[in-house]
Amino acid sequence: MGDDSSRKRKVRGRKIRRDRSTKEGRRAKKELARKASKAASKNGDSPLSDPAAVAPEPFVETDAVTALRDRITGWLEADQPVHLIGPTGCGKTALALSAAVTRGRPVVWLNGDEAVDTAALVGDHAGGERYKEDDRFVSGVSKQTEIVRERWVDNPLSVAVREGATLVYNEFSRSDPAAHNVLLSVFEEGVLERPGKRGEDRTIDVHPEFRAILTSNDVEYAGVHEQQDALLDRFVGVHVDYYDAETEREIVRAHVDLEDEAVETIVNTMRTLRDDLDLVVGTRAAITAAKGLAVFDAKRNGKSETGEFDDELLTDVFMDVLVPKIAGDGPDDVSTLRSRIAESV
Ligand SMILES: Nc1ncnc2c1ncn2[C@@H]1O[C@H](COP(=O)(O)OP(=O)(O)OP(=O)(O)O)[C@@H](O)[C@H]1O
Repeated sequence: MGDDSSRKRKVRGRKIRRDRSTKEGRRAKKELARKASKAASKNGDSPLSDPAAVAPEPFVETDAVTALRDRITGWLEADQPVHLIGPTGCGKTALALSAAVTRGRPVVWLNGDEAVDTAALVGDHAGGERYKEDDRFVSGVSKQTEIVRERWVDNPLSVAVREGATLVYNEFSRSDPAAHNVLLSVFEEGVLERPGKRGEDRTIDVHPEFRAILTSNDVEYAGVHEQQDALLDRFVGVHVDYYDAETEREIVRAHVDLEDEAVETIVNTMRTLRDDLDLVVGTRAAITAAKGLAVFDAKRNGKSETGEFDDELLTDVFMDVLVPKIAGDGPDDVSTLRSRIAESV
């Protein structure tokens, strides 16, 4: 991604919100919506979300961002599931959601982890429903029968394929590959098998509008669980790398209320650290550092949004942001990290 590609930019939503309370209010609302949808799926209610409810906010669109999103939506239009692969914190999730929203179909969100098995994807029996039937044979003589009916609850994949939703499966490589066997027939034959389900409706025909976007961290994709080749072959892989400097500045600016010069200092420092350190330093690190600096700098100088930061403050803040990445290493590594950050700053 070159710097040229970001010259024309537009920002979805408001670019910089100076009013912190509005911002916090919106964030709180979004968090509530997330929790609500999580709670809904736990209760066996629909995991379908309205695209507007999952739109990443704020979402910065530079030429670089738009080009990548167009690649994703283009492949989806060509009826290909897309696998986004890239380093931590480079913007895969934001891109995947934005592409899903662009399609305008309902969105189903899934997060990969060790606990995801076939039942978590497809559905399960959720205990029995008991009810009593009361037969009155003749007056004065009655027979009560207790009937237990099995209740099946569809999980996100079943709902998504039936309703023609866009499935966003985040960090899918964290789940056990065996759980993904059911995906093969979805992409190969257009049929989803529900292994635990009894009866004639054991399979679901995949809706023609069903599409899937999967994301993987590039290191984990190779290292955590090796997913089966037969499945990976069904996806096109779109490699996502860190954005160009201008796009990263726009992203940080959209998340934090700071002057342009301050944002530039933070993003430059972050990009230098990315080159200098053997650590994954994603755009998220710059956003976090900027949020911290906005507070600490205001406390130290009695005002925020200045363009220049004290070197020691900048070092302290980046140290706090990056030290969790070496957690577990010895104190020597911690002090080496500190001196390397100080040098880069
Ligand atoms: N186009 C964008 N506009 C606004 N913010 C963005 C954009 N792209 C990324 N971000 C922000 O950058 C941070 C990292 O992005 P995101 O979570 O999408 O990365 P990721 O690659 O999915 O990370 P991980 O691998 O850790 O899940 C988030 O705070 C996100 O809001």
